[in-house]
Amino acid sequence: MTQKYVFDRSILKDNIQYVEIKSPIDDSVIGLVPAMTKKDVDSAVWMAKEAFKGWKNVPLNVRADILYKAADILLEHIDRLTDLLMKEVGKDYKSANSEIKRTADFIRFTADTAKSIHGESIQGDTFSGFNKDKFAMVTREPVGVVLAISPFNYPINLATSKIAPALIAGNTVVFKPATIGSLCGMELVKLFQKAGLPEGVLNLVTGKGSEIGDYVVSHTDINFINFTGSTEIGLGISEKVHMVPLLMELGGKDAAIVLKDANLAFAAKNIIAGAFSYSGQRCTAVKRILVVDEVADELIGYLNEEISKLQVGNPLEKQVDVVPLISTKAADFVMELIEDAKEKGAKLIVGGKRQGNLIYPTLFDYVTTDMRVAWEEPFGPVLPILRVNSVDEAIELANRSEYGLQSSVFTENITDAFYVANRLEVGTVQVNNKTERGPDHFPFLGVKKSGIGTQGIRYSIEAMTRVKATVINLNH
Ligand SMILES: NC(=O)C1=CN([C@@H]2O[C@H](COP(=O)(O)OP(=O)(O)OC[C@H]3O[C@@H](n4cnc5c(N)ncnc54)[C@H](OP(=O)(O)O)[C@@H]3O)[C@@H](O)[C@H]2O)C=CC1
Ligand SMILES: O=C(O)[C@H](O)COP(=O)(O)O
Repeated sequence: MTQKYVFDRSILKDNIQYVEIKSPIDDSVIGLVPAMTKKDVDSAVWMAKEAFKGWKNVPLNVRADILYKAADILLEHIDRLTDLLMKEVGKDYKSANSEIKRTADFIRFTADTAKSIHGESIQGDTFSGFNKDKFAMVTREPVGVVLAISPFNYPINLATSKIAPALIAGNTVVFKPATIGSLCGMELVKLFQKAGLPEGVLNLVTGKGSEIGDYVVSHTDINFINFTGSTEIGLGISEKVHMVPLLMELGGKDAAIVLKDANLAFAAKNIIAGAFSYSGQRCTAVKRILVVDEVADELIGYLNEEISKLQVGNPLEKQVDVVPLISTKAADFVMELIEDAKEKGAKLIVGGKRQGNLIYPTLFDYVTTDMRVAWEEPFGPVLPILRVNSVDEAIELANRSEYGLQSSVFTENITDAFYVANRLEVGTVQVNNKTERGPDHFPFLGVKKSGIGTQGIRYSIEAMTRVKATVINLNH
C-alpha cells in the first residue's frame, strides 16, 4: 500500500462540536466529525430541496458522466481509502480493498443501467370500451430528497448503493453515515463533489443517530428513506414517519441447511467463509447451521478443518479473516450469547475465547431452540449448529425465525434444492453457496423483520423513482 490515511487536525474549527472516531483495533482517535445540530440538519435538507429543482432536469447522460468520473476518482484514491477503511471499521486489507473496487463497479453499472431504463406507451384500445385515440406515456420521475442512512460494516459500499442510484435517477440526497464509518462517509461525499456534482445535490449529516436520528428521519422535507442497519432502529424509523416510502435492509439470521447428500467438504468451506469473514459482521453472514443428524458429525469434522485455517488478529499487522469487533458493546453482546449457550448445555466445539474486542471463531453443536444463539443475530463470530431429523424440520426451524433475509441449501439433488427453496420465507435462497449479497445487480431484499422493498442496482433505481402517466387524448 502506498498512500496512508492521515488525520489532519488543521481543518477543525473552534465553534463546532465534534464526535471522536476511534479505531476498533486499538481505540486510538483517528479523526473527528462534526456533531451536527438540528439547524445543520435543516440546512442540509434545505440545500437538497433547492438543488432538486435543477438536478432533476440535468440530462441523464450528464448525470451518468459525473458518476463515471466519481468511480475513477474513487479508484485513484484506493490506497488511502483502503487504509482508512481498515483503521475506521477494522476491516482486513483484502476485504477493504475489494469493497472499494466493488463500489467503483457499482457506480459504473448504475450509470449504465439507468441509460437502459425506458418508459412505455400504453394504448387505450387494449381495455374494453376504449380506442387508440387515448394513450398513456409512462415515464419515471425522481421522488425528491432521499435520506440515505448507512451502517458501519460497509461504510463505502452500502452508502454508495443508496447514493448512486438515487442520484442517477435525479434525486438529491441527504446522507447520514454510521458514526463509526463517517470518516469514510466524508471522503465519499468529497469525491462525488470532485467528480462535478453541483452544490446541494449530495449533503452530509454527521453526528450520533441517537441524538439527531429522530429529527432527520421525521423532517418534513424528506421524500424517501433508504436505510440499512439493525431491525431495532429500522422499526423505530418506520413508526416515526408518515406517508414517506421506505427501503430498508435490516437484520438477519441466515441459515445454511445441509442435506444428507450434500458435498460436505464443499459445504463446510462455504459455511465457514460465510460465517466468519469480517468476524461475521455482515447482514448476510451464515448465522446458523441446520444439518440432518446423519451427516452432522462428518460435517463438523470439515467445519473444524476450515476453522483451523482462519487467520485471527489485528488487520493492520497481517491479512486476517477474524478481526476485533466494532465495539466493546458488540463484543460483550456476543459473549452473552456464548455464555447463554454454554449454560444451557450446548457443546463448544471450538472458540469461546476473547481478547479485548477480538473473539475467536466459535462453533457450538447441539444448540437447542431455548438458546438465544439459535435465534438472535450475533453480528460476531459465533456459529450454532442445530441438528434436525428431516428436511421438513430444517425448513420449519429456518422459517420460525423472525428474520427472512437469505438461506443456503446444500444438496446434490436439484429437486430437493427446489423443494427447500420453494418453502423458505426469505428474500434469496442460495443453492450450494454461502449466503451473500453480490453480484450487486441481483435483487437484494429481506422479508419479515429483515427489511422492506428491494435493492439491487435496477431495483434501487426503480424504488427511488415513481411512475408518471401523461395521458394523450386525440380529438378527431
Ligand atoms: N440487511 C442488510 O443488508 C444489512 C443489515 N445490517 C444490520 O445492521 C446492524 C449493524 O449495523 P449498525 O451500524 O450497528 O446498525 P444500527 O442500526 O445501529 O445503525 C445503522 C444506522 O442508523 C443510524 N441511527 C441510529 N439511531 C438512529 C435513529 N434513531 N434514527 C435514524 N438513524 C439512526 C446509525 O447512526 P449512528 O452510527 O450514529 O448510531 C447508523 O447510521 C445489524 O443488525 C445488521 O444486521 C447491516 C448491514 C446490512
Ligand atoms: O451489509 C451487509 O452485510 C452486506 O449487504 C453484505 O454484503 P456481502 O454479502 O457482499 O458481504
